[in-house]
Amino acid sequence: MAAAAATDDYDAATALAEFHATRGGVLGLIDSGAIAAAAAIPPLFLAPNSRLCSPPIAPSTFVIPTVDLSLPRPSLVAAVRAAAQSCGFFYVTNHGILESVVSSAVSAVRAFHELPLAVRSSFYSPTPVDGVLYYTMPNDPPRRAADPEALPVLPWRDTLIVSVSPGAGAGGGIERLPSECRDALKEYRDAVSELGKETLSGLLSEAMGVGAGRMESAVAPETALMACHYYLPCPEPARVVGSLNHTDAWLFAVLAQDEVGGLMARVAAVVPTGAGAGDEEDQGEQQWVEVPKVAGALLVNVGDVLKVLSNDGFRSVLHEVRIKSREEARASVAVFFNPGDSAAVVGPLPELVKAGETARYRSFTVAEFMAARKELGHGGAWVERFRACEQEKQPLI
Ligand SMILES: O=C(O)CCC(=O)C(=O)O
Ligand SMILES: [Fe+2]
Repeated sequence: MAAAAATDDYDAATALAEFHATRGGVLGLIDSGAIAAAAAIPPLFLAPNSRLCSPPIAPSTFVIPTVDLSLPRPSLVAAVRAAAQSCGFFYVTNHGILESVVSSAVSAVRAFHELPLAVRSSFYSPTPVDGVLYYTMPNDPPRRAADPEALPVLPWRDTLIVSVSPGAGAGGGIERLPSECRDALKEYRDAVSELGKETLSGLLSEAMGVGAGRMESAVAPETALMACHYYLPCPEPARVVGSLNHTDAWLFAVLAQDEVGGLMARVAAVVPTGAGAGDEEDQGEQQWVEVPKVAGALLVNVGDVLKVLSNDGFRSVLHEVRIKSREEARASVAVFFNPGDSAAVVGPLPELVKAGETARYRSFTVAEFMAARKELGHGGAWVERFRACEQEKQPLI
C-alpha cells in the first residue's frame, strides 16, 4: 500500500485499488501497522489544508432540541413542529425502546466491524450482495469532481449497510449477518421500525399541519436501510474526514451513537425578537455545532423528501462526522425511512401550499430523485433541481 505524503507521482487509482483489495477497511489498515504515525496516513484519506481551515466549532450555545414523546398530544405536536422547523434534527425521549436494546445495537455495530479480518472481509463489496454491503465507501464522486482539491478520496470510516425493507425478503440482509451482531440488530430494527411507522410518521405529519395519516397516504413510509458506521481513531484526526457534509435524502432517519462524539450539524442560531410564546424569531448565522449523545434519547433527522412534502416547512439539516479521537473508534447506527412505494410521486402536499402561493417544488418520481442524486451527489444539492422557482434555489453552505 502506497503511504506517506502525496507527491506528483502518487498513483491514487492504484492506491485505491490496493486498499480495497485488502478487504479489511480502515481498521485493516490500522491493524496492519501501516499508520502508526500521522505521516503514514495514505494520501487517499488526507483532506487538503484548505479543508482544515474550515471554521472552528462554535462554543455550543445551540442545543439540539429534545422532544419528550410522553407529552400530551397537542404539546407534543407543537414541540415536534418547532424542532423540525428550526433545526431538522431533534432528540426523542420516552420513545419506548429499552436502553439495553439501543446499546446492544451500537455494540453489535462495533462487534461486526471488529470481527477478525477473515470473517468480515467475506462481506466486503462496493455493491450490496443479498442485502448486505460492507465497504469503506469512497467520498461522493460527483462532489469530488466539482472540487477535487477539497475532498479526500476516502473517509476514515468503515460502513456496513443492511437492507431492512420488507420487500427485501424475510429479514432482508440481516439474516446473512454473523451471529456476533445479528440478533441485536434484528431486535433494534424491529423496535425502530415500529417507532418510525407507528409514532414518528404520524407525529411528523401532524407537525406539518396535516392529519396524522397524511404521510402514510402520500408516501407510505417504510424502513429501507440500516447504516452501521465505524469511525476509526486517527493519529491526526483533523487531517481526515469521518463523513462529508450532507443532508439525509429521504423521509426521516433515526440515529443512535456511542459517547465518542464527532457528529456535527450546521444550524442557524435562533435569535428571539420578543419575549412571549409565538413571537417572531430571526435566524442567526449558520454554525457547526456538535450533536453529542444524549443518554436514553434517539436522534430523529428530517430528510430532503420530507422537507419537500412540507413545502419547506421543515428543514433537512446539513451534517457531517469529524474524527475526534486518537484512541477510540466511534460506532453509530442510522435507520432510514423511505417512501415505501417506488412508483410514488413526491411533491409538496397540496394542502400546505397557501392560497395564492405556488408550491416550492415541482413533483418528481423516486426514479427522477435517484437520478438527480447520482448526478449531483449526496451533498443535498439534488433537491434544488426540483425547485419550482429558479430564484429560490438555496446554496448549501
Ligand atoms: O454516524 C453518524 O452519526 C451519522 C451518519 C449519517 O449521517 C448517515 O448515515 O447518513
Ligand atoms: Fe446522514
